[in-house]
Amino acid sequence: MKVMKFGGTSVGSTDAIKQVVSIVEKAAQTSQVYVVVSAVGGVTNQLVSLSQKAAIRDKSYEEDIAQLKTQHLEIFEVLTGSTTDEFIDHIFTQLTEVCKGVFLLKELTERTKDYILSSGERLSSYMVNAYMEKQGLDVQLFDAREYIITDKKFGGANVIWQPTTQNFEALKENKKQVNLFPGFIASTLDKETATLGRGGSDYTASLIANLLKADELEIWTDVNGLMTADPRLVRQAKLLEHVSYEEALELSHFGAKVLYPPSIQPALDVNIPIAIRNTFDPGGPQTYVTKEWQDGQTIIRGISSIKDVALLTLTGPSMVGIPNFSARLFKALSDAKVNVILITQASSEHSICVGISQADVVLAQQAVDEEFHTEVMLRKIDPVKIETDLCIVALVGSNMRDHVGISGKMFSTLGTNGVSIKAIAQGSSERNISVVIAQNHLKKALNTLHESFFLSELKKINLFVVGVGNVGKAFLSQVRKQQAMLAKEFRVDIQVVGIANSKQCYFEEQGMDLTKWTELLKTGDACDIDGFIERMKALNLRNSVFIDITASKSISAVYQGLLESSISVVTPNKIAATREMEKYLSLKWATKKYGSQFLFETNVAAGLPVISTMNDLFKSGDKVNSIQAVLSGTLNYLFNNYDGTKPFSSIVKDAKALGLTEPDPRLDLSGEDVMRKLLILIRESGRKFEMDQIAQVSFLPEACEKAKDLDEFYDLLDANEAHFQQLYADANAEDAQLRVVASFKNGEAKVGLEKVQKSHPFYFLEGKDNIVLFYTERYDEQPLVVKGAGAGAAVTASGIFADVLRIANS
Ligand SMILES: NC(=O)C1=CN([C@@H]2O[C@H](COP(=O)(O)OP(=O)(O)OC[C@H]3O[C@@H](n4cnc5c(N)ncnc54)[C@H](O)[C@@H]3O)[C@@H](O)[C@H]2O)C=CC1
Ligand SMILES: N[C@@H](CC=O)C(=O)O
Repeated sequence: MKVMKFGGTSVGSTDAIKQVVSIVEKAAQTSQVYVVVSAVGGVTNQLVSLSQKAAIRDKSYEEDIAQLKTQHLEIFEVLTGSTTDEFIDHIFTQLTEVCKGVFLLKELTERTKDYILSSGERLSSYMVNAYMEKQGLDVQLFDAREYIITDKKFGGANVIWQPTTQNFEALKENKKQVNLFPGFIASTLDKETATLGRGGSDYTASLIANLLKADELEIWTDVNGLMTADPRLVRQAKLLEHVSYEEALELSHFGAKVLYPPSIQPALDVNIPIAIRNTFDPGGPQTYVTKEWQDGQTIIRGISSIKDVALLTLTGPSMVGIPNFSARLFKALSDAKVNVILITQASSEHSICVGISQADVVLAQQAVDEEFHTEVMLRKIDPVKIETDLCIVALVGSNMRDHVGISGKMFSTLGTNGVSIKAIAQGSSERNISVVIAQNHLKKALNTLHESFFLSELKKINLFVVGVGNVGKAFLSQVRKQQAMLAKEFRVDIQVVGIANSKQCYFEEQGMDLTKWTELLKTGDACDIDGFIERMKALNLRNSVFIDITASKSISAVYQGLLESSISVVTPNKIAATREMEKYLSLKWATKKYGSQFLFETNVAAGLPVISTMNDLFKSGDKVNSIQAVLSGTLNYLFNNYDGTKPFSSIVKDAKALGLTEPDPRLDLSGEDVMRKLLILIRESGRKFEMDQIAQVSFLPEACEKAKDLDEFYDLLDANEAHFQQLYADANAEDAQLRVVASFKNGEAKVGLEKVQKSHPFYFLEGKDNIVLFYTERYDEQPLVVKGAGAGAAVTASGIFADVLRIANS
């Protein structure tokens, strides 16, 4: 025999009721079944509301009753074809009379309320029975009030087992194939209607399963079972196929509305397995709950959450060592009917902190203020402190207690996403580690923890890209091409959530279709960098990475704030890393303090691994003694291609068209871009250095350096063509190549044009090549050499991409 309980959504419409009946019919073919139904979805809440209205003499309760009656008659008509029904009329007449009494007396007792609420289950079970009869099922409807006997704790009455057991004994002889009970309702010894409180229908079903020794209890609802996290907040949440009762208890306590575990205790007491099943997907997967169960492998079974929490903290030196202090606090809260969800107290006993529902804040504050009024007056303790807009997130799993490092992983996962923890609690059972955090971080926290603890899932990286010019376009194209492969092979889901040019921005929380980003951006909103950051922060997505692919100073100014908000920054823009040393250090400090990353590999030689190589040398204990490098793709291209046959200016224009130059090529030609790169290398080698410590001799005629704009600059290059021809001729005469060389040795840095002979490694540099020679303590005779294309959209974009993947893999 099995017991099947159908919740409010399962009987919430005629289609749903038909589905229920077909499920029951099928089950009844192979075994006798006991069916328990809740009230039609939403009806219990409506009954609560209309009874409260009656109690405050709000006459609109009458309309609510009329509307409820219409709702039930409409369902009944579709199920049976009949537009009227005596029993339904009778229930609504009783309901109207009782509510009228409440209205007149302006009083709603728990007892009366229970009677009013019982209408919901009485109506639903009656209608389901009528339809079952019409379908020809061998069914009998029972009034649960004649079988389940309780004490007089109306609103949440306790079953009195002896008479209840006796009543059910008689049912053991019952041979009907389908036996239907309204859930939730019972009666007292003197036949007053009572209800079983929260999870009441589950309790009815569980009780029947216990008393009639059922083989199985099925709880039918509108989802397939318990999930690893709230699926409304975590898209990757998975169904849990089997959980222990303890785990179900922990998971359900924190927000999962699928099951109220105390209500299934009677079935578990006699080891009856419980299946949570979906009425609308009867053949689909389900969750089994059994008393003792462990898969022996999974450490974390689920991540549960509870919203709208407040923290109440009492602090004061006088609390130390006073034994009855906590007792008084909890008694005051209990007397005020405030439920305590979480408790933490440090061993110093200097403060105690409890989590309560935000709805109880006023009551709680009043109760605690009253209780500790004298101590606060005498300044023995501080006035109670209340923090609101919080939530609780808890890792749940029976195997946790045998594993070290779970809480460490939890805290660091949250920390690197900028989620600060306000309170922590872990029970001695170690089945649950709970943290209290700000509610606006809930979604991010759940998702990032889910990714971290359910390793087979994808890790999502959310990109926010500002600057979609030459390099930006190439970057978006590379991401688009690699997205599917990275997800499949490396379990990294890279999504571009926001993009901006200097006028507009476009956002899509789940990530945009990168085949259409240009059109999408055109449909975006007008926004500046502040607007972009505001929207990015409001989304508050986990693993957010800000990517600056502009050359803008104002964009680089936002990095500090982002890093301090635990948002990582990736950029080819060199401005931030070359500002005053103090500012550069401040960015580095922010990454350490807030767990973010600031990656700018492309600052020095586009996609070449120059900075990462330096970092590896530095971290592994090597010391860079000197650097010699050719660091400008543009200048290399110019001197590789200029032979006096075409004007120098036209080669500069070619370099710009090829995407090698800075947005303003004067930065390349003046040597400033190379100085910036050398400065970054020196700083990354662990030294404090400023731009003005680099000696630089420009190869440009002075007039060109003074050009007001780019057009004038090109004109001046043409006017000084003879100068460039002379430079070329001098080098050619010596069979040498012209290179702008950056060097650092003995604490001195310089940048300047040199004639490089064939014997030098800088002579044979093709096209836009860069080369860097590191002389270190370990590479003292032969330098460590990094060489290759050092400019261009594709290679720069791939360097940015590599930085993003470094973050994804960290
Ligand atoms: N081209 C190359 O080989 C390399 C370039 N870089 C760096 O990459 C960055 C981008 O270079 P390119 O793409 O070549 O330049 P670009 O001029 O083609 O693109 C920059 C884009 O940023 C946009 N922009 C400027 N201010 C903005 C703002 N406030 N908000 C939004 N967008 C803004 C511009 O409208 C432009 O579309 C520069 O910092 C450059 O130094 C670094 C290494 C190599
Ligand atoms: N303009 C630079 C490329 C970016 O750093 C160069 O030519 O090397």
